[in-house]
This record gives sequence, structure tokens and C-alpha cells, in this order.
Amino acid sequence: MAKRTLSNLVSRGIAYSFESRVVSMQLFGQSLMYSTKISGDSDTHEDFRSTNKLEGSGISVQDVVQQDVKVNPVMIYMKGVPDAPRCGFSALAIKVLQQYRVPISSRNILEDPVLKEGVKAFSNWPTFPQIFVKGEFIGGSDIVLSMHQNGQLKELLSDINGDDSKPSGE
Ligand SMILES: N[C@@H](CCC(=O)N[C@@H](CS)C(=O)NCC(=O)O)C(=O)O
Ligand code: FES
Repeated sequence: MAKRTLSNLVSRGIAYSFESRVVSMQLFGQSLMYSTKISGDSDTHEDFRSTNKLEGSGISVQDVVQQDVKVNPVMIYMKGVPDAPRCGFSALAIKVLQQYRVPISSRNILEDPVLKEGVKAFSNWPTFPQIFVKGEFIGGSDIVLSMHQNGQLKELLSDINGDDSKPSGE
């Protein structure tokens, strides 16, 4: 059983241990315990449980993703939608991308567990958001933020036809 203790936190009187999906926390002698597990979706908070829309359509999810990233120069698979992200990481990625004059295409993976798993398999990346630019997988919110900060994102997006209603990224 995997059990990890963060010794630097222990030294400050705080210890976390992760066993299966149960998180126990000791805070200055007080012990709190809660479970993050939800049935049918082991990684997502219960509020965001998915419903399946792609299943039964006859289209392979890999084909859907392949087509998405081919036809949309900036494609994000996220939790929620750009106007209403359902997670801070997705909100951050959208905020970064919105600094540029580019159209942003998105799919809400919370609506479809088949799509969610298909995207993970396609990119071989375990978390969301997932951002693709010009058909290539870029990464998640950490990567897109650091590419914004170091100028790489501006360079990468520079040849994508802009939306004049958006700011330029300056
Ligand atoms: N450090 C990650 C943060 C994203 C993250 O940890 N996402 C989690 C929580 S929203 C996730 O997608 N977990 C898997 C899942 O929900 O299926 C990034 O740079 O994108
Ligand atoms: S849904 Fe909980 S951290 Fe993203």
C-alpha cells in the first residue's frame, strides 16, 4: 500500500498521508479523515460526476479528438466551459489563452466519461485541462502558464488568425 508522509509538513505539526483514496490529515494532534472516492469516476470530485453523451454514437473517441485538434488551432479539453470553468486549473488555462487574439475551441470532459478517458489516452496525459495548439499536445495549466510567462506561447500562437475583439497578449 502506498503511503507517503511529507516530512517537512510533519516538522511543522502537519502530516498528510495518502492511502488508496482516503486522505487523513493530522493537524497539531487533531485527526481529520475524508474520502475523495466516487463511484464510476475515481479522480473527479463528486459534484462534477460525468454523464455519457458519446457512447452509442458509433464514432470512435480517438477520431473525435483527432478531428478536434486538426480543425481547431487552439483546442482545450477542460472541466466546464470557457465562460464557466468548473475547476481552477481549467479556469487558469482559459484565462491565459484569453490573453491572446485567438479563437479557443473547447470540450467539456465532465459531460462525457468516454471522451474524458479517450482524451487521456490520446495525449497520454492524466489530468485536465489539456491544451492542443495546431494539432500538437502542449500540456496542462502549469505548462501553458509558464509558456505564457516565458514568451513561448505568444510565439506559438502568432500565426493563428486572430479574433479582433480580444486583447493581443501584450
Ligand atoms: N498541474 C496540473 C493541474 C491539473 C490537475 O491536477 N487536474 C486534476 C484535477 S482537476 C485532474 O484532471 N485529475 C484527473 C481527473 O479529474 O480525471 C496542470 O498543470 O494542468
Ligand atoms: S475538479 Fe477538483 S481540482 Fe479540478
